[in-house]
Amino acid sequence: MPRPGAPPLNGLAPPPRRPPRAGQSRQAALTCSLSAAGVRRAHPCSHRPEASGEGRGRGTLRRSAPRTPRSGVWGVLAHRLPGDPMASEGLAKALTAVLGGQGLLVQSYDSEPLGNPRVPVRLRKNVCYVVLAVFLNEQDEVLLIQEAKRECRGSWYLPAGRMEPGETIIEAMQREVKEEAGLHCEPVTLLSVEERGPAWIRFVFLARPTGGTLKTSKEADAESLQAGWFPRVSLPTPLRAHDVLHVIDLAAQYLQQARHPLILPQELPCSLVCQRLVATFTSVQTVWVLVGTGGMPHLPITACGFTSVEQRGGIKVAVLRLLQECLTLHNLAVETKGLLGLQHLGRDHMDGICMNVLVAVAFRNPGIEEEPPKVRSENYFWWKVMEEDLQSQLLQRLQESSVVPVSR
Ligand SMILES: C[C@@](O)(CCOP(=O)(O)OP(=O)(O)O)CC(=O)O
Repeated sequence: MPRPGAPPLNGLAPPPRRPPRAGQSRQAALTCSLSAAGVRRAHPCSHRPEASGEGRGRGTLRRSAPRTPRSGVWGVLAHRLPGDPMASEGLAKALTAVLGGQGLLVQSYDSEPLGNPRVPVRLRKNVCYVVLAVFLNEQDEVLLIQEAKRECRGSWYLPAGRMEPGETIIEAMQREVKEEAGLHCEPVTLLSVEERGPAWIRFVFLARPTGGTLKTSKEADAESLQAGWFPRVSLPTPLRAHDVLHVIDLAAQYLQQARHPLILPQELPCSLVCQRLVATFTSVQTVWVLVGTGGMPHLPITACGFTSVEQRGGIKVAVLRLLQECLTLHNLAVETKGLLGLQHLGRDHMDGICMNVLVAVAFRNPGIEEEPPKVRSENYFWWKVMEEDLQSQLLQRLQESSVVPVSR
């Protein structure tokens, strides 16, 4: 339930703790016009650090829709288009960084909710972020805390809690574990991200203790009554909620066989909840990646909206909105595989989050389509990844879904 008395920000009601489930997605068009001078886009994209690079390109900047540049319209970009080694090198660097779980500065958005002013997110005002930690010891026991809150007093749960303004995601997780279980800890990896639209996001970590002493019932306080280690196969009852069972299984599976590389939030500022897309098309061991043309060619970013439609539809609505702006989706299947990484700062009122998401675009009737679907917007093009190592990394991540799952 929304925190009593939390004032709505810009008409946005404070987010419920766990808003209702999904609904429809929404069509939204991005208007982006080229200036009369033809050399700079009206699009807010200015500098794109991720595509600034030098040296020989490692890919071809391929346009699957023939471009008919008007005279002078592409002045600045003309030298950045197909075959330009600098842009290709910059894209390869950006893709390498994102595949490695690193972050890239967010300085503008390729797609934004139509009609909605760009409202910076404010923790505990229009977004609620929750952290939750899973600890499994060598005896296959899981760390649980006994809740002290009136509404769930005496029930057992994983150490969890809502983030507070000014802290990073990892600091929040460490604070909640110390408050509720008495232990110092460090994160091992993100295990999953749960979302009910951009207003409620929960970060689930696999973590390990680094010190402190387990909280006993003698130390009961408002945060928790006590903490304890319990065999994973016979947990105490009652549980506060059964959603933790899946999360505990995820942790056990990860420790048996890591499904994805270790992925941890990167501390980079962002003012909105947004997603950087690694939107791919694969054909016969070849991979194309959708690229934005605003400024330097870059991995496109879509900003999440806070309308009830976007809340109900979940963060995938923003992904579909961007893709609808450049592709004809009715004959395409779009699958968000999961997270390659995420970035958030928390300090300096920068409460936004940028999730680097791996998306697979395919024809619904996979015939022998060797070429990516036609791009019907000059704001995007398909970049064919030629560099073998990068190509095999992408194919492996796609084929094995080697990403942090995002669930609703
Ligand atoms: C279970 C959760 O609500 C996590 C929040 O747990 P708490 O209710 O303990 O929150 P804090 O008071 O901030 O510690 C997850 C959810 O359903 O929102």
